[in-house]
Amino acid sequence: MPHILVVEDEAIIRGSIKRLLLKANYQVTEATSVADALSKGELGQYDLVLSDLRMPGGEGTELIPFSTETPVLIMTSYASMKTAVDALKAGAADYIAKPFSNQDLLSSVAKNCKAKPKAKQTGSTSSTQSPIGKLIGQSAPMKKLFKLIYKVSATDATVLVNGETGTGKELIAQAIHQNSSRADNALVSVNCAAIPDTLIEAELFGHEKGAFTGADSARAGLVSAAHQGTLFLDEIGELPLAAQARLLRVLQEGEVRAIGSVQPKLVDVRIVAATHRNLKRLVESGEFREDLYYRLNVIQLVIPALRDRGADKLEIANSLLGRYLEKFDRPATNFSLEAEQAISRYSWPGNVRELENAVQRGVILSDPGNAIEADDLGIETEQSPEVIDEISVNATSPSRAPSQLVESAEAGTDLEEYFQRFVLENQDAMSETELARRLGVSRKCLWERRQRLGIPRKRSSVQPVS
Ligand SMILES: Nc1ncnc2c1ncn2[C@@H]1O[C@H](COP(=O)(O)OP(=O)(O)OP(=O)(O)O)[C@@H](O)[C@H]1O
Repeated sequence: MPHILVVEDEAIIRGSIKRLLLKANYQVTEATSVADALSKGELGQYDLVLSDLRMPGGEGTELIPFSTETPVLIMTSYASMKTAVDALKAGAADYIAKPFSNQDLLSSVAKNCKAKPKAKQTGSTSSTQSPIGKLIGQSAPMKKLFKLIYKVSATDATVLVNGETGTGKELIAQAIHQNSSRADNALVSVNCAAIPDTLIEAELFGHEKGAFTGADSARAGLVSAAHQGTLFLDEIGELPLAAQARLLRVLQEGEVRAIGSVQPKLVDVRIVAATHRNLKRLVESGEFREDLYYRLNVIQLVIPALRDRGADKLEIANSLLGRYLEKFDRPATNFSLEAEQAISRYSWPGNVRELENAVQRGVILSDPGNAIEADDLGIETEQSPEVIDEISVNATSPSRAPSQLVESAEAGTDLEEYFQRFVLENQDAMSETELARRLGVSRKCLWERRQRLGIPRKRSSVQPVS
């Protein structure tokens, strides 16, 4: 049962909060002031500190330095933006303005309450989750990240999410949206690397009828679709320069101009952008607009690589195991000790996405009911992650024609060498879509491999904003 420390000097308010929380199955300890709260032992023992801001003897925010990993939710009667922002700046997880309804308080408490580790249940989906959507993580860097997510969610600030491929950038964007005041409106996600350069401007900003060949009718773009909601621009570093100029206008002026239109339209979107690349370096090499970089980089969230998340690796693996056992209708099982050790030791260059592929492969290759062995996961072997990925994809889709990449790997050709040679020899003559098709991979996969092998797409130099 989650344990909450309620710090409130007004006895009547404190009593009614206590009754409400007890009814909602929380355990409650009361304190009448900051000093009283600190006399009740370490604040880290609670799942949440719910404290009034203004109290005789000291402000509720003074508890924050003592709260270690426990979130502090501040109640304030002074509902000005300034006090709220000050509380958040001081490190509060969130604030709630008085007077609040019972429902407001309960949902705010539930949202901010620290997740308690549950008993380990292998082979089920009920693994410990953070209070943030589907993000699993109890490690110190993830807890720090969750705190930051709560803070930025309460604002409308543009966020730049930086993390290696497969670290969960999209889940972070979802968490920010779900915890924001825009949660009831759309979250529109766009992978800038997956849309051909020739289409991306029209997709994002819309077009007028007749703006280009094939534009038979006018169409609103994805930016407009995210009006009053959040626009998640994944792999922003891949956005062509012309589209960067239009995006800058959305950020600077809050308006969108469709292709072929002279009349801009006002839009209200919160932008969360993500990249696994160093945007600063792209600015230096002329591939990314400096002005756009500074507009996007208001708040930067850096997602730790999976290898730096300690015990989270096993926890996420167990959660994924539950998901895939259910998907493939397999009886409950768990990882063998060797498999657990392999998961903990492996460096996971492809992060959670690679772990997901390995677990999926393990479920498919293991005998139903038997423990999943390290060999089933395909880690700590000589195989490159690419080959493992292709095997798991093909194993789940037996009808899929084997790609040229898999064929060449089977024929003993070095996979990366083959890929690199093919791209270098054909990139001047072929579009990205054609290259990806000929290699038998998606555009996104082509792009990811380009990054890893150090053969990024060529770009032209920076253009002025139109
Ligand atoms: N902390 C986490 N807990 C549980 N699942 C996670 C976590 N992080 C990522 N995942 C899962 O890993 C997969 C990859 O996550 P996601 O697509 O968000 O990563 P990404 O960083 O956006 O990847 P890419 O760089 O390839 O676009 C998804 O299936 C996601 O659900």
